[in-house]
Amino acid sequence: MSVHIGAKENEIAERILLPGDPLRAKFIAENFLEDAVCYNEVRGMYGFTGTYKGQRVSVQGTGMGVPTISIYAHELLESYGVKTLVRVGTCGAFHEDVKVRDLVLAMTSHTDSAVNRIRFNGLDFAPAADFGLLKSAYEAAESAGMPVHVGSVFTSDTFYRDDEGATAALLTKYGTLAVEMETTALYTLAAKHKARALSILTVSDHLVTGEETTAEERQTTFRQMIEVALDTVIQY
Ligand SMILES: O=P(O)(O)O[C@H]1O[C@H](CO)[C@@H](O)[C@H]1O
Ligand SMILES: O=c1cc[nH]c(=O)[nH]1
Repeated sequence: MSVHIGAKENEIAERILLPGDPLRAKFIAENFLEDAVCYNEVRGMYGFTGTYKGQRVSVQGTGMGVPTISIYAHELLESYGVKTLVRVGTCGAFHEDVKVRDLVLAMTSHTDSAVNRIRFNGLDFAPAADFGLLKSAYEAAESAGMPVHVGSVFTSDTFYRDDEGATAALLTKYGTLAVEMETTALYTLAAKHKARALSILTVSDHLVTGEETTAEERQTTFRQMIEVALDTVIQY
């Protein structure tokens, strides 16, 4: 057991999917994994281990934001020896080429979180995706016929901003694709532990055009993203 995860040693697979929403973890376990067993209910942050195409895979909710994903990623890496971590999340699109329901693969992430400045004594660390995972996910998305974009995202500590789109406009000018709230922490902690990480995100809304998805559309795209993530993770 670790502080926030109630699993015993060996109950968590070396490969894991990480949705922000714990109920999404339950949905993935019930709909995509075989013989899934729940290993964590601490704080309602569900975690399950099962198999996908014969390979052992876990899925763990992380909560929203850098502090909460940092806790779960740290404990998974440090206490359970997890080696391959794939975030399956949602994001808000910035870039005009990115549409709602498209897939975004985060090659790197900018952030307004101070965690890495604190960690690196003021230096600006550049968190990066694992190239193998990124390549495999891109190929899986293309072969599934999904619109997919690869580039930088913005990991923000703030969901509700007061700047009337100024940050989004500036980051878009510099090619940023979308905003979400966890990738910087995931990539940094994976680097620290010599593990692989990737964030695969579906676009839930467009922050410039105001376009949104219906619940039904979100569900379909979400299913496709999970298949891409699982087909990617079992290769490692
Ligand atoms: O859908 P998830 O994985 O939670 O990701 C996005 O959604 C949450 C905000 O609604 C943040 O966690 C953001 O990163
Ligand atoms: O606008 C959005 C949508 C999803 N996730 C975010 O962090 N922001």
